Amino acid sequence: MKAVEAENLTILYSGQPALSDVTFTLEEGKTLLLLGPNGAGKTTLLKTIACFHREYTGELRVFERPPCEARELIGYVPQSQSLNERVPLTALEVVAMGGVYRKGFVHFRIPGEVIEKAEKVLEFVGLGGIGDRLFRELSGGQKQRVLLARALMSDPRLLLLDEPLSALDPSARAEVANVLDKIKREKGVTMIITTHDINPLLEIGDLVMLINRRLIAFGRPEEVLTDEVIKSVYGPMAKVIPVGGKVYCITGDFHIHRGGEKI
Ligand SMILES: Nc1ncnc2c1ncn2[C@@H]1O[C@H](COP(=O)(O)OP(=O)(O)OP(=O)(O)O)[C@@H](O)[C@H]1O
Repeated sequence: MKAVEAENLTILYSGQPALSDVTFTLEEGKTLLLLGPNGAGKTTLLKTIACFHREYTGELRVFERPPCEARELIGYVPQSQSLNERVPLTALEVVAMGGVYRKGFVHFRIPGEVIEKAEKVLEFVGLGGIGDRLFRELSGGQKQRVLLARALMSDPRLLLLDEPLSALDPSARAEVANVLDKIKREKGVTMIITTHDINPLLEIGDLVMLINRRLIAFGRPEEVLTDEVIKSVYGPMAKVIPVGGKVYCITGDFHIHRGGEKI
């Protein structure tokens, strides 16, 4: 089944296009890495697919229906977390919130079956032992995994992740990338992941989309990640470096760290 299908999609804010004329298809079970410089329209595209933003022209279908009719199939992990850290929630409570909201509960007592599921999902993201710890006291990588667990509580078929690796150190990036890989392999969830640093995610990306207010390239990583394409968006300093059968991208938006060295 097609998880997402866009045809001549133009997304606007108050009549002004933010992203123009995008056409692509993402089959269910595939992972798409969404790349582009600041202000390219990455978050805008994710929000429109998730039905948080509705001003667009052209066609957009999610699981073969309009995005707003597919909301229960979508999990969204936003970029800068709006979670109020002054509220002393435990990791388990944060995860359980993903099940409570979806079921439409209006009170704060979390049902036992939701807690049980939250414990299992925390285990799945490799954080089985930390349910009782306060969310705000966790490391950046642990927080991100808790937020992934929260999104998994509703068993989404499509997971939209906005910069899940940002502000993490290299080892935390690798941990989060491993969990994303596990979600893909064991749950078969379709994912769209925006990132400035594509390198830790290249192993799990089936497809790469490069945008800059319009579609620049879409295809398999080896098709999109070429010197020519990357330079056309990020300028002459950007490059693609082949290393042992893989590629590393330097786009100038970030530095790549390997073994403590800055490349
Ligand atoms: N609510 C809004 N109202 C008006 N314009 C907006 C709104 N949100 C985003 N934009 C504009 O749309 C364009 C795309 O922004 P968007 O946040 O989608 O880019 P992005 O690729 O996610 O950037 P970044 O990597 O910096 O997060 C920008 O020009 C931005 O100023």
